[in-house]
Amino acid sequence: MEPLLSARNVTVRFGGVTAIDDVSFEVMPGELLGLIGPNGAGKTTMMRAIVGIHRPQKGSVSLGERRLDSLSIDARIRAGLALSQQLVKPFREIDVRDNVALAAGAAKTRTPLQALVHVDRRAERQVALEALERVGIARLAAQSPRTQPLGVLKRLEMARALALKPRLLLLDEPLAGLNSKEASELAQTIADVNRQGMTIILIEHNLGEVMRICQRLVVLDNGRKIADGPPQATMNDAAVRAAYLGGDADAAA
Ligand SMILES: Nc1ncnc2c1ncn2[C@@H]1O[C@H](COP(=O)(O)OP(=O)(O)OP(=O)(O)O)[C@@H](O)[C@H]1O
Repeated sequence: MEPLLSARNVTVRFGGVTAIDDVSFEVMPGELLGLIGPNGAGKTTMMRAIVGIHRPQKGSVSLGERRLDSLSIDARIRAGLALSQQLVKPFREIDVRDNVALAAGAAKTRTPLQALVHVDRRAERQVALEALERVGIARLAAQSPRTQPLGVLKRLEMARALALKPRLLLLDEPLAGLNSKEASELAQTIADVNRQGMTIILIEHNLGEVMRICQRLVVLDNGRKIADGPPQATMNDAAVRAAYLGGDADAAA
């Protein structure tokens, strides 16, 4: 099977800081891959390099056969990427369903204004409802986001990404800020969305949930890839334990 996403020798520098240092990894179709590592490891930078927010100084990123390197963010989204970010910022003046319908419209249009004009289209509202069902909040379709707790807003953010009908969904710390019950429920929803066929890269600090739902882990530390493999074996790896304990390999062993 060919990988859906390939990152090859990606290097991203910010002035003197090398945030990503010659990192390569692949994501297979249908996989739920955890991209983990301690604070400052480079996870968000890697995600942004895939989506095109950061332009790597070296290396390349491909989606299927297609090289993404010269494409704009918009073109990468049209090619099949969707990113759900840490900050949840719905439009508070319109209901939950229309927030998702806007995203569905944006997949077909080139500007937010055109997407707004599109929002009353039945097809997009239907796509929105399906996306809300997939993340378990279809019952809240007519509610205002203003009154919803963070757990619901996170699902809304995921529904907006799913409404783009991506080939690859990138989730940046979706469980951050949730209590353990909410985090475990949202992790289960992520696993369900994956089981229905969505390929996902999950950046997450909640290692318990990552271990529970991911099929494979890629671990970054100081911008370098230090491990890539099945969750249990990867977390038992001496280099990974040392990275999480602050570099004291003996203490980690
Ligand atoms: N726009 C930027 N300008 C300068 N340095 C940056 C920028 N973005 C990230 N960095 C640096 O790059 C390194 C990697 O940061 P990044 O946010 O990718 O790590 P992370 O693994 O996502 O961390 P966290 O888990 O804390 O969110 C850090 O040293 C960070 O300070």
